[in-house]
Amino acid sequence: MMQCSPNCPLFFYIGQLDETNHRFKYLIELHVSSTIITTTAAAIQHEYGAADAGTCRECYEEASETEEELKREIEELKSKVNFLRFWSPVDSRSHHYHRSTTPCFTDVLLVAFDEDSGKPVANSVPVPANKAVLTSRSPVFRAMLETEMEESLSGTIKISDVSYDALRAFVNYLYTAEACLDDEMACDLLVLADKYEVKHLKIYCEKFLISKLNWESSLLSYSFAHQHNANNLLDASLSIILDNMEKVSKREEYMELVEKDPRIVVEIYEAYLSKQVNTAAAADSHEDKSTSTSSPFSPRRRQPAFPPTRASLISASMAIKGKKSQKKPNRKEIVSVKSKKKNDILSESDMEDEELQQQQSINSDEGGDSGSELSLDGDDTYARDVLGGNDDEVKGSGSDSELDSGSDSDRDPQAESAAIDRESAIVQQEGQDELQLNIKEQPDEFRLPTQEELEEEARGPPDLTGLQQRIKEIVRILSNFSSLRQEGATRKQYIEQLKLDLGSYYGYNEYLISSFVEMFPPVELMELIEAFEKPRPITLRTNTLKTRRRDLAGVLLNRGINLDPLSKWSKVGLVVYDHQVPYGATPEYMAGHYMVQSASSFLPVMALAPQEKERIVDMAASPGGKTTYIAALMKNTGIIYANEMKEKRLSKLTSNLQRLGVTNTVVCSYDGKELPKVLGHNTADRVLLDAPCSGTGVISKDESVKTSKNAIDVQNFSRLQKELILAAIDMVDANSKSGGYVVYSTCSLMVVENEDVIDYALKKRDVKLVPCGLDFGRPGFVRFRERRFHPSLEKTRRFYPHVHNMDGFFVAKLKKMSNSKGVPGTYSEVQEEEVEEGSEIMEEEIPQQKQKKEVLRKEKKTSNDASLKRKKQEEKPAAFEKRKKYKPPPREEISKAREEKREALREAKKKTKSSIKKR
Ligand SMILES: C[S@@+](CC[C@H](N)C(=O)[O-])C[C@H]1O[C@@H](n2cnc3c(N)ncnc32)[C@H](O)[C@@H]1O
Repeated sequence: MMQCSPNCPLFFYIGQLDETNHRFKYLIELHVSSTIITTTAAAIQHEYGAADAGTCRECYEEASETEEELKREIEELKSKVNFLRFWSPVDSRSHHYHRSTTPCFTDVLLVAFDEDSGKPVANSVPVPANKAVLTSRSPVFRAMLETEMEESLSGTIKISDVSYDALRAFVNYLYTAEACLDDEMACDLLVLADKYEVKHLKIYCEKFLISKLNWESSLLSYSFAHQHNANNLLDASLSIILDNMEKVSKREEYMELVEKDPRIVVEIYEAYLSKQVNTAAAADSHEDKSTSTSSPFSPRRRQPAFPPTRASLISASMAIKGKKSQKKPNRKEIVSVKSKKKNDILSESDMEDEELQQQQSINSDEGGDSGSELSLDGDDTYARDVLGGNDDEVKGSGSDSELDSGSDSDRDPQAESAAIDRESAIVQQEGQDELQLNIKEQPDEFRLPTQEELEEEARGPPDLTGLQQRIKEIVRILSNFSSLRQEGATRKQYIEQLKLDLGSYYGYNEYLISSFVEMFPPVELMELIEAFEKPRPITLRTNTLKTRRRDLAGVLLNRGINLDPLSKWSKVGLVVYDHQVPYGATPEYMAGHYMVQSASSFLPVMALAPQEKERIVDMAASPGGKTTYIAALMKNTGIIYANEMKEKRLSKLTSNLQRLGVTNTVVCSYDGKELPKVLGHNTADRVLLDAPCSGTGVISKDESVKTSKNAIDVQNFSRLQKELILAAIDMVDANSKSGGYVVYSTCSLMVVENEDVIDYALKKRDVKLVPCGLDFGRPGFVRFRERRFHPSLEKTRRFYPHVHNMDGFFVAKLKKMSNSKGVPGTYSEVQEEEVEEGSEIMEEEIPQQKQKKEVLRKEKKTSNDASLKRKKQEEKPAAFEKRKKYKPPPREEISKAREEKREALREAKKKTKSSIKKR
C-alpha cells in the first residue's frame, strides 16, 4: 500500500490502530475531509503537471506504480471515501440529522457542555467519534475510556468551556491532524489540546499564536500561555514583553494583571531584571576593554525603563497573599487585544465570566489606586526599587501609606462589609510582615564570607539556597566590579569564592571550574553551567539512504513522536519534542531510517563535505554516527575506512552500519597513529578525525565529567590528539582532485584540545585552515590568556550549549597544501608574547597554576625559538607581509617603557626616604 507523507493531500495511513484492542484491525485515516479527498482523487486521474502535482507526484513516483495501478487505487479510495462518509464526524451536523437512517460506526459522543447551566451549549449537537481514535490520540481520553469511568460507561464525554465549533474542529483534528486556525480557534484548540494532552496540536496552535504576536497582545498572550502551560508561546511573549517593557507596562492589561495575577508580574519583572543584568554584563565586559571610566551601566544608567516601585511590589506581594481564586485573562481577551478593541476586552470577559467580573470590581475598589500609582511611580529612581532600596526607604517611602490611604479613601464604606475590611487588614499586615522579613533576611550590601564563616559553613550540611544566592551576588558584582565591589576586596577573592561555590553547588572539581572561569565572563559562565544542567534536545538524523525526512517525520508523528525539522542549517535533522513511544525502538529505527544523533555531531560531517566516489578515512568512528552520515552523503559510493581502536566498541559501529544499510565502508581497528602505515600516505581524499577527548562539552549527557577529568587527563588527550592529527594529515593526498581536506572535531571545550592542536598541526605540516562552511558557531580563539595562536584559527568554529542549544563542540577544517612532510611554508608565526594581564576576570593566578605554566612556558619558548629560526629562513614574502600586521610592539619599546617605569619608581622611593629622614 502506498504511504504518502502527511503533507501530501492524498495522505492516508494504514496501520494497526490499537494493538491491545483488535476491534478495528485497521484504521483508515483521512488526512483531509472526505470532500477534499474526493476532489483530489479526481484530480489525480489527470496527467500530473509540474505545477500542480507537487507532493502527490513525488509520492506517486516513489511508489513506482503504473497508471493502471494508480487508477485502481483511486477507485478503491473513492469507495473508501463513500464508506467513511457514513460516519465521518467532520460532517456531524448533517450526519446527526440522518443518524437514524444511516449506519453509524461511532461509539462515543462528545458534548460541548456549559458548566454553569449544567446543559449542553446552546445550538450544539453531540459530536460522534470513535473511542479508538480518541484513545490513540489523547492519554486523557485513554484514561477516561479504557477504565471504568463515567465517560466509558455512558459513552458520553462532556467538554466544558468550549464552543461547539471548537469542539468540532478538535475532533476533526484528532481524525485528520489538520485544523484551520484563526486567532480565536487557535486559542480554543490550544486550551483543549492542553486539557486532553494532544501535544502536537498544542505546538501547532502555539506556533500560530506566536506568528501573530505583537507587543500589544504580548502580555495577555503571556498570561494565557501561563494558564495553559504553553511554554513556546510563553517564551515568545516574554521576549516581546521584555523588548517593549516601557510600553507594555503602561497598558491597562498590565495594571489588571498586577491585581489579578501578581505572580506573573513578579515573574516578568524578574526576567526583565535578569535581562538587564545580562545586557549590562555584556556591555561591561566590552567596556572593560576600553580605558573609559564612565560606564553606561553605572547604577544610574542601569535603571530599567520600567522600574516597579516598592508600592507595586508590595501591592503584588499582598495580592499574592490575598489572592483567592482569581481567574486569569482568558483566551477571548487575547483575541480581542489582537483585534485592538481594548474596550471590548472587558465587556466580553465580563459577559463571559461572572466570577471574573466580581473579582474585577473588588480589585478596582481595593487596588485601583495602586494600579495607577504604579504607572506614576514609573519615574521613581532605581534606588526606590527593591534591589537598590533599604529598610529606611521601605518604612519611609510614601508608597505604603499612599497605597493604604489611597485604597481607603477610594473605598465605598457601604459596599464593603466589615468582614472584608478585617480580612484585608490581616492580608496587608501579612504582606508587610513578609516584606520586612525578606528585607531583614537579605542584607543590603553583599560581603564576602570571612574565613571563620566559611569554616562554620563547612561544618554544617551545604546550604544550597545560601550558596545560590552568594553565586548570584558574586556574579552581579563581578559584572560591574569597580562600582559594586566591597571595599578592599580584590577581584581574585571574588573569583576564588565563586569557584568554590560553583564547585560545591554544581559538583565540579576545581580544575574544570577554573578552566571555565578562565574562558567565560561571569554572566556567560553561569549561562554555560546552567545549560549543562539541562538536557539538550533529542535529535534524529534521517538516513537518506533509506528514506526522506518528511516521510520519516510523517511516520514518526503518527507513532506519537512529536517532532519538527531540526533547523535551517540541516536538511536531514529532526528535533523530538516529546514522545509516547521510545524513539530508539520504532520499526523505522530498526529498519535504519534514522540515527539518534546529537545536533552538534552533524557539524563535522557537514564541514567534511564528502563527495561521491571519494576515498575517505574516519579515524575514530564508533559508534558510527558520523560514518553513516558520510556514507549517506556519498550515496554509498566510493569507499570509507571506518577505524575504531577499541575492539569492544567495534560491534556498535558495525551494527549501526548494517542497520543503516551502509555498503561502502571497510571497518578496521588500529591505533589511529598507525593508520598511515596501514592505509598509505597521501592516499585519501578526505579524513575525519573526530578525536577522543575529555568530553567537557557534553556534561549534560555525562555528569561524571564534572569530577573525573583533571589537568593531566586533558594534557594527555591533547598529546594524543596532536599525534592523531599529524597522522590524519599524512593520509590525505594534497593533490586529490576533489578533496585534500582534514576535518578535526572534539566534544571538548578545552583550548589545549582544540586551538592548541590545530595550531600545532599548522606548525608541523603544510596545511592551512579553511572555512568550515558552517554559517554559525563562534570563531575559535586566536588568543587565550597568555597563548597566541595563528590568526587563521578564527576560521575554526566553537559551539556552546548556552548559545547554540547543542553540545559543546569544536570543528576545524584543514586543506593540505603539499604532500611534503615537514615544516610548512605557509605558517605565519605569531610570537607568543607573554601578556602582563590575566584574563578578564582573573587578576592573579593561584601559585600552583603559575608554577605549572612557568614550566610550560619555558618548554614552549625553547621549541619556539628553534622553530622560529627555521621558519625565518623559509618564510615566503607574502607570509611575511601578514606577519607584520599582527606583530606586537617591539621588545625594545616594551623594555624601554618598563625601564622608565622602574626609574620613576626608584625616584619616588628615594624622595619618600629622604622626606622621612628629614622628619
Ligand atoms: C569521539 S569518539 C568517536 C565518535 C564517532 N566519530 C561518532 O560520531 O560516532 C572517539 C573514538 O575514538 C576512539 N579512540 C580512542 N583512541 C583512539 C586511537 N588512538 N585511535 C583511534 N581511535 C581511538 C574511542 O574509542 C572512541 O570511540
